[in-house]
Amino acid sequence: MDLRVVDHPLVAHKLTVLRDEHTDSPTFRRLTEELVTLLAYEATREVRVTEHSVRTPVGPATGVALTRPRPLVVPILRAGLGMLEGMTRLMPTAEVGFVGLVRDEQTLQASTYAERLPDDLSGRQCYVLDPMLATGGTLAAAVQFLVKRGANHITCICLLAAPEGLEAITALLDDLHVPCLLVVAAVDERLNEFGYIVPGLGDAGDRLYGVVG
Ligand SMILES: O=P(O)(O)OC[C@H]1O[C@H](OP(=O)(O)OP(=O)(O)O)[C@H](O)[C@@H]1O
Ligand SMILES: O=c1cc[nH]c(=O)[nH]1
Ligand SMILES: [Mg+2]
Repeated sequence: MDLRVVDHPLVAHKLTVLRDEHTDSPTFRRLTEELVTLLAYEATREVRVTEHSVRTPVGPATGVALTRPRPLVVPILRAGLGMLEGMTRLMPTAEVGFVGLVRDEQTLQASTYAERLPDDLSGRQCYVLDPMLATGGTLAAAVQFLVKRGANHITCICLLAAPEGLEAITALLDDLHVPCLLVVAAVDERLNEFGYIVPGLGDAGDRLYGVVG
């Protein structure tokens, strides 16, 4: 798995505000979208394009268009939904599929409660969105859904990752022999005894959707 940590002062600045426990939900949602747009710029460097010609008011020009089949964006519900707008702003013609996963906060095991993906993903570029890569169980389950449907080009975008989660997802992808790019704003120190990223930003889903703050 390739890891790309986006090193940019605007990313670092927005992430700092996001981490701040005093940041309220509306601000948290807006900053998440902005951050995803910046990360998506890096994450889509390898998006496939095909030569495409247009006429400008002055004459013919050769450019590019996104190749078909269109890229698929998959936010992992619930918190990944907060990243969807920021991603589709950059790639409005992408198709969107959904996976709903929730982590049991005692066992830290992820379980699936929703799944709506195209049947055949062979040849599709897939972009998975989840703000937090903690133990890696959730992202691993989502990636496995995609691989089962034939996906062989997967890019994951997370705001924060823990070293433990990176290790777990790298091991899974090595087993599956599927190339994958992971784009993050930062890799934090570790997980705490409750499976939360330290220093992290707390519970991303709760902070996005108003349970706290
Ligand atoms: O790497 P892991 O240890 O699996 O943890 C990360 C997952 O935990 C959070 O979701 P949560 O289960 O809280 O669901 P939510 O998005 O509905 O808040 C987060 O958004 C990730 O999906
Ligand atoms: O730090 C963490 C870990 C899992 N889920 C979150 O929302 N935050
Ligand atoms: Mg949550």
